Amino acid sequence: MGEDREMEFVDCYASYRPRLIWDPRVSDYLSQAYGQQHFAQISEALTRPSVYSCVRVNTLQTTTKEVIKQLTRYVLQQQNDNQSRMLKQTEFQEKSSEAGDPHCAEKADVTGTKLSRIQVGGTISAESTSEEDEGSESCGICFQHDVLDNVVMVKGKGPCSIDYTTVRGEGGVLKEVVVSRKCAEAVLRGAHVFVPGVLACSGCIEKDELVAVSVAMERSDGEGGWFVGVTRGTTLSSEHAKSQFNDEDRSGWFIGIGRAMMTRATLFREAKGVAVEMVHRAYNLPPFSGVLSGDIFLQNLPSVVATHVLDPQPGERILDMCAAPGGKTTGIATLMGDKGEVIALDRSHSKVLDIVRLAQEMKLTCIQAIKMDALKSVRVESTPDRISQDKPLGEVSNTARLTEAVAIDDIITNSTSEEPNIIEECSKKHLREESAQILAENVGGSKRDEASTISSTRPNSEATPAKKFKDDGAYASRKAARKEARKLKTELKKAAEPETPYRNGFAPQSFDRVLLDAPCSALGLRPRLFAGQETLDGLRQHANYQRRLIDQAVQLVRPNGTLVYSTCTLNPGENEGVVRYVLDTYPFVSLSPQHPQIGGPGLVGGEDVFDGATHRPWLRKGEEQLVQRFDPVGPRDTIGFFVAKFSVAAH
Ligand SMILES: C[S@@+](CC[C@H](N)C(=O)[O-])C[C@H]1O[C@@H](n2cnc3c(N)ncnc32)[C@H](O)[C@@H]1O
Repeated sequence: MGEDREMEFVDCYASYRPRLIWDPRVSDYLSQAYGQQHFAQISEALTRPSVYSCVRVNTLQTTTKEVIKQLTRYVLQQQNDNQSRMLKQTEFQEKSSEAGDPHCAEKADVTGTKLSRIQVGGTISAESTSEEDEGSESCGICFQHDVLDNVVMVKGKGPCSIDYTTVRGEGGVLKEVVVSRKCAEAVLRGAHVFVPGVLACSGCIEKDELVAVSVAMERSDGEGGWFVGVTRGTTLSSEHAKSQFNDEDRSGWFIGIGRAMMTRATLFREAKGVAVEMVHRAYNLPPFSGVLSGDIFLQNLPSVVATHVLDPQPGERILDMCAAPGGKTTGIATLMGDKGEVIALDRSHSKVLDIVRLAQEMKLTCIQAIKMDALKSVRVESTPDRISQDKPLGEVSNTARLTEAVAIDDIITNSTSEEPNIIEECSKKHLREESAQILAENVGGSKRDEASTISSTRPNSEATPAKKFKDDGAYASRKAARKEARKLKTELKKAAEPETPYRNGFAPQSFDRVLLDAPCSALGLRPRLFAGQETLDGLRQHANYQRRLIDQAVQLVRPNGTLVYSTCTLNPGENEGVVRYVLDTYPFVSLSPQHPQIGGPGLVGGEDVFDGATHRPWLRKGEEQLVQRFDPVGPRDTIGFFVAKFSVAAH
């Protein structure tokens, strides 16, 4: 019986073989645009991460050579750490087997002999995993990009075929953890599994035990919608799980093996933390979070190319219309030597704060991040550029203090039940004082009144509703503390926001260069495990939105200035379709050659929309070489991306 199960299990779960699901009409449309075979290759490539991580160097703080040196050391360290994890695991299995678990004995044997036999790129690698060998393999793992000298490429491994027989439990049944799609996509990029990403797991999982990690994928509800069906906390042997999963559906959706960092019970009780530390991954890429902070920025290669294509010069005035989280903004500022003015817009307040944080981390001072709807970025009335001259935007002290206050609030919001004191202390002492101070010191007269309102909500104040606090002034409940914290956070955000400059937008023709890295359907992003949610209607809506954004962008470029338009989608309607729209609508705008030219040509032709009633054209013959398209199937192994560069003549 056990033998049979094992065979079945090895057949079903031997490798990562995901199938990307599309809305059928979108699939037809893209098949027509790219050709059936090419689209099938694109679909396959999208499910994998690139094996290259691309790191942009902050050349104002360090050098490419130094980054290569540091990253090589880091990658080696990562490999050693992985090896230690494997050893630790082997020891754990051995201990379990000594304790008399026959299945663990089998596992220990398998683990001990097979962990180094991971298939790499389809061939069995050498058994040797000695430090020396790992070291020599690492030489050349980090290297300078062949065209862009401010870019370091770090080569990972994949696809790796993983031997899941090491994670069998009693009776040959797989010990496993099922994670959400978003979590799986992060794991494929090098992350561990964090608690919120876990949806289901086997009935009995102990700390330190090896588990297979798979993804709970969307499935059709038969009425044009999609559902996952697995709720957090599901036990895999339960009736609910059996009705949601069947082995055939899940074949190919296993993304690696990890070590459980907590028992099953703890895993579903906790709100945060690492749930499973990945030991083997279908794609082995080093994580970069927190590595060489401020000196490097992990960025997709085409995004770096887009900032180079913009060709920003020191002293110029540049607008980045849809800027958060600020990858391209900071790239632009760095290319300008931090000299000039880079105005970065985003419509989301919290995302604007992300830009500010990134600029501070990279020590860039020429960036002004502003919360603004780019659809309203052209000034309509003859109002002055700045509303408030005495309160310049991005006043560091103000922003830094807001960041601090928001961080305190985040501690409160994210703290676990074991940390009630943190909640109370933070809420009572810091957050309240911080809020009152920010309000009182940093904002104008009308907001001072708000400051006193907040101060007057102190626990001991007479105005305080009795039930919110205990007699000693502490919050009566966790819920009350959180509610208060959220309220304060909103008020703090509003109050610490500087007087909005450019409230009425920017004067027409007031920028040397404009970058519109437009919000899009993001169909080029990798790894992508599901694409069913994107409909033809949705794609058209994105294109319409981009047309409205680019209408604004064209008006903001000075005569003989430059406009760069980019997206991370494969949808020609959002790429070539928008370029056609610009060329046909604005006779003074023309396509410019790009440098560097790393991607391939654009698509000539068009699409029939609204069931053939309207034809939306793309590029005309001769124009295709003036844009660049990054193809996930191409030799550069990048995300799908599109860049067009326009020159705006006097008009
Ligand atoms: C593709 S992302 C930009 C990525 C960014 N350029 C980078 O490289 O880091 C698009 C951004 O546009 C923002 N956005 C969407 N609509 C907007 C609008 N009307 N005005 C300003 N920002 C907008 C979104 O909040 C999102 O952060």
